[in-house]
This record gives sequence, structure tokens and C-alpha cells, in this order.
Amino acid sequence: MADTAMSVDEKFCLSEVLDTFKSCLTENKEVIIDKYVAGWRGLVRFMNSLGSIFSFISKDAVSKIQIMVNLRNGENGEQYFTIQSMVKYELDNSLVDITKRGSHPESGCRTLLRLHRALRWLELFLERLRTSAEDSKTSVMCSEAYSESLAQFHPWLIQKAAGMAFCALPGRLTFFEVMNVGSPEQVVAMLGEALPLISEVYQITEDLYAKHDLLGIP
Ligand SMILES: CCCCCCCC/C=C\CCCCCCCC(=O)N[C@@H](COP(=O)(O)O)[C@H](O)/C=C/CCCCCCCCCCCCC
Repeated sequence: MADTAMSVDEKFCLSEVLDTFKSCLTENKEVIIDKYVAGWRGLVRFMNSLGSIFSFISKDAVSKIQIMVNLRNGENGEQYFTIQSMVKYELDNSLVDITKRGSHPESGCRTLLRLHRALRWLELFLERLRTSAEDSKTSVMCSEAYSESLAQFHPWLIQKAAGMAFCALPGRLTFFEVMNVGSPEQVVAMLGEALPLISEVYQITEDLYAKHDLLGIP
């Protein structure tokens, strides 16, 4: 059974998040929802440690994580073991509002799509962090990654609020320290290991959603 509650005050550990995303994929390259959600949980813990200005983002992420946990714990929970089985189950049973909002505002496919779009932001942000110079600003890297990914799906007001929150991000070195991994060189090495796995999970999900024409679920 999947976890039923979110703990938001445990200490962030980048290696733990890395391991979770690593364990997301089955031998057949299917994405295990419990692991995917656990990866997000770890990231949310990290974001919470950065300050309350991020709480509106955190709240949204937590509510989406909780929807996925509830689906896993529901009577059809086994259908939500992987993203692939979820897509098949929800499409076969007409449980997704594909073109306009309707009676399934909390479908697994819709909810996971929001996290999937955020995973692209994460990929772009981490790649910038990995290749950044000592004097690079995390707020700029974060904002650029956001503009290239999530921003196109958000209304103006959310974009403005997100932009303000990014300005509160600590500098690159402090940010690396909060990651709790070791020296900046060790952080860069960890990011180099994590990124291909995150990219693979992203691409597999993207291809699956594209195949079923699900990338625009409202
Ligand atoms: C190695 C670690 C370093 C990086 C750690 C990053 C930690 C990030 C943790 C969580 C990211 C939050 C993911 C947010 C999911 C947003 C999903 C979404 O798009 N929701 C919108 C649409 O939902 P529906 O209305 O259609 O249901 C919703 O409107 C959004 C509301 C909140 C604003 C979201 C702004 C997202 C900015 C992402 C950047 C986070 C910056 C964190 C900085 C470390």
C-alpha cells in the first residue's frame, strides 16, 4: 500500500531523491508511480526548507501528490502501479476529461501531467545548476528553466508569484549547502548522475502521453 500521509519536515537528502528516481523504472521501462511520487515528496521537503515564500508552490505539489497516493490506496489501486497501467485503465474506462474539464477533475492522467510538466522544469534547472559558474544566480537559472517549461501552462498571476518566489532563492553556494551532499564538486557530480535518470523518466512519460494524445489534458 502507498503512503497515506505527507511528512513535510523530514530533512532533505539529495542522494535519497536520486535513488528514488533511479528506482522509478521497471525492467520494461515502465514508471512506478509510488517511486515517482516519493521522488516529488523528497523535492517538496527540500523546497520547504527554503522558506515559507514557497508554500503556495509546495501546497499545490502536495495536493497533487496526495491525489496520486489516494488513487494508489483506492479500490483500483493496483491499476495505478505504473504510469503505463494508469493510462490504459483510465482511458479504457473513460476516466479522463481529455478535451474539456468535466466529471474527472482529479484523474490520475491529469494530475500526473502537472507533475510531469514540473519534471521538465526540474530537468532544465538542474542542468543549469550543474553547468553553472561560481557567480551564477540560482534565481536566474530557476526563472529561465521556468520560462522554458512550466510558465506556458500558468496564468499571468501564477507566473508573477513564481517569479517573486524565485528572487528569494539563496545564492548558488548556500543552495548547494542546503542540498547536504558535500563540496560543490560533489554536488555537480551527483547532478551529473541524477540528470540522465530524470531525463529518461521524463521522456518515457512524454512519449506515452503523446502517443495517447494526452499532453493537453485541461
Ligand atoms: C536537487 C534539488 C534541487 C531542486 C529542488 C526543487 C524542488 C522543487 C519541488 C517542488 C516543485 C514544485 C512542483 C510544482 C508543481 C506545479 C504543478 C502545476 O503546474 N500546477 C498548476 C496547475 O495546476 P491545476 O490548476 O491545473 O491543477 C497550479 O496552478 C500551480 C500552482 C502553484 C505554482 C507553481 C509554480 C511552479 C514553479 C516551480 C518552481 C519551484 C521552485 C522551487 C525552487 C527550488
